Amino acid sequence: MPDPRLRATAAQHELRSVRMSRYDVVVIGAGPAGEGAAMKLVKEGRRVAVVDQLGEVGGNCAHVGTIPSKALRQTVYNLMRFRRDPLLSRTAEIRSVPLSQVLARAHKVIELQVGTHHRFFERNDVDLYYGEARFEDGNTVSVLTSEGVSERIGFEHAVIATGSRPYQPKDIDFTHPRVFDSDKILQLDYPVQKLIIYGAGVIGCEYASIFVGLGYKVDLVNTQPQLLSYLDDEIADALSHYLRDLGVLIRNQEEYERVETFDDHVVLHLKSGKKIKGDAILWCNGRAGNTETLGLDAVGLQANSRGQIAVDDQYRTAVPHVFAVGDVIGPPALASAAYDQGRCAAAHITGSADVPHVDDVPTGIYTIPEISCLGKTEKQLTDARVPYEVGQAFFRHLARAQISGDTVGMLKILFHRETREILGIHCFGNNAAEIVHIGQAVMNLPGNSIDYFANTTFNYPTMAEAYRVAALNGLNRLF
Ligand SMILES: Cc1cc2nc3c(=O)[nH]c(=O)nc-3n(C[C@H](O)[C@H](O)[C@H](O)COP(=O)(O)OP(=O)(O)OC[C@H]3O[C@@H](n4cnc5c(N)ncnc54)[C@H](O)[C@@H]3O)c2cc1C
Ligand SMILES: NC(=O)c1ccc[n+]([C@@H]2O[C@H](COP(=O)([O-])OP(=O)(O)OC[C@H]3O[C@@H](n4cnc5c(N)ncnc54)[C@H](O)[C@@H]3O)[C@@H](O)[C@H]2O)c1
Repeated sequence: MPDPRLRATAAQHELRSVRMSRYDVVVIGAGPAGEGAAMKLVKEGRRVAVVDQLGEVGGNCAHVGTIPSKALRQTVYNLMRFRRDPLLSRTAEIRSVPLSQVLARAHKVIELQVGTHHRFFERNDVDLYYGEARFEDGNTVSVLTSEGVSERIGFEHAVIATGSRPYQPKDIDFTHPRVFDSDKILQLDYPVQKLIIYGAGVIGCEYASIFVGLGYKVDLVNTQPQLLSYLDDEIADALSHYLRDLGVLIRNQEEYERVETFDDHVVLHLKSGKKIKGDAILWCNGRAGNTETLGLDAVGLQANSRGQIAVDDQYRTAVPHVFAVGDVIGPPALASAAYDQGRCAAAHITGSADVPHVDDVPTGIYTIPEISCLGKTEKQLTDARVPYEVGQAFFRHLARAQISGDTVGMLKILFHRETREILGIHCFGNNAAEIVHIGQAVMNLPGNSIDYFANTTFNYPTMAEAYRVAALNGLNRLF
């Protein structure tokens, strides 16, 4: 694969002969952020070009990030349920399913998702260009394919939605067949007994659940003193407990010194002096924005040391007609937020300004068990001296959870003991990422109050009943 920078330099010589097309807006990146921006722009009558170097739409989200990891997780979850069911496990003994088979299902989902999103662009007359986009000047982008520059696009506004990629420390050989990052892991094609996962952020924890569920031994190396410390303490503790229960060995507050690679194994050397041997290592410690090859200087912009671009509350960069959205601007770095950021930027480009800035994004972590949270944690409320009360519902007491067998989990509602306003919702257990949205809807109502859940009749049996149980539990604590 030629160095894209060399490709760009060679190609720029041919620019005079290349066709120039003009658009109101060029969107660079066809992931959720770029799609959100492009769809809002065309709906408001703008002529839009979208450029992506992957050769298809969907972004890293559909091809290597959210979608494959969630499809894999679902298969593993189904497998774990199947193993747990005494009726089924008597008729069939499934010890483990080869990763290639598990991945086949993920690839099918990717195909379906890409097809769906492609039709969105097609039906809305968005022009798609496949190749690497690079700014030539403040109003022109060139699209580079492996054959050289194929198009030049003139624009009034640009939206940078180029996403992110795994951060790779320079001293680790990611070309080695036993060293993976979260993009490359989808190509794992040999049997693994023991996997070392370095980095216990969301990606590390999710993949730890997936691989332990597939029957691998997993060592999860965390650089922090506890898992996902921004979560409510009770939820973070529950995650550690259940990951350990599944068989994950969590090693907190450790940092790598070096990774030694061999033909058939790897050894991770830690600064604490420990050595961990595994069949392979999955590195998931942080991400970097995709900006190096964009030619940002040509448009008057600069990225920070993590490749991220600074924006204001309209997603406008330091250059007023250029916007940036999605992972390339840094946290929260979620597909959910990226799409809405794209729509918000587009609304400021067209002047409709009818999409709010993206705040209060819920956390949805697809570990096993799943976690989802919104609003304040107990620690934040205590530190701010807010007089709050807690209402809890344990899944093991709910009829629906007993029927489905998903009895691990809880819902916790934090509410103001005087105003009864709901301040935080914290859930773990099956479907937590769905369950949290019931609370989110009520929190966003003008009359946000825990009384809604005590005084509203819910279907029975449902997991939503957890809200009623938690509300009554919390209200009973008031005096
Ligand atoms: C393993 C994993 C699991 C995840 N799970 C979740 C989850 O469950 N929920 C969630 O909300 N988020 C999740 N995320 C995060 C989510 O995938 C990202 O937040 C989301 O993809 C960001 O969207 P984006 O549009 O900003 O960028 P991307 O999806 O990264 O898309 C950017 C696109 O820009 C293109 N591009 C880059 N540079 C150029 C260039 N110079 N020219 C042309 N094209 C270019 C890329 O090819 C890519 O297609 C996960 C991420 C990972 C890695
Ligand atoms: N279910 C979900 O919502 C979901 C699932 C997977 C990933 N994601 C998103 O993907 C992102 C990446 O997750 P992660 O687990 O890899 O890491 P992370 O963002 O939790 O970071 C892990 C560690 O790496 C450091 N780091 C991050 N970027 C760095 C860089 N460029 N250089 C040096 N250090 C860096 C961080 O400071 C942190 O200490 C998260 O922001 C998350 O929002 C979300």
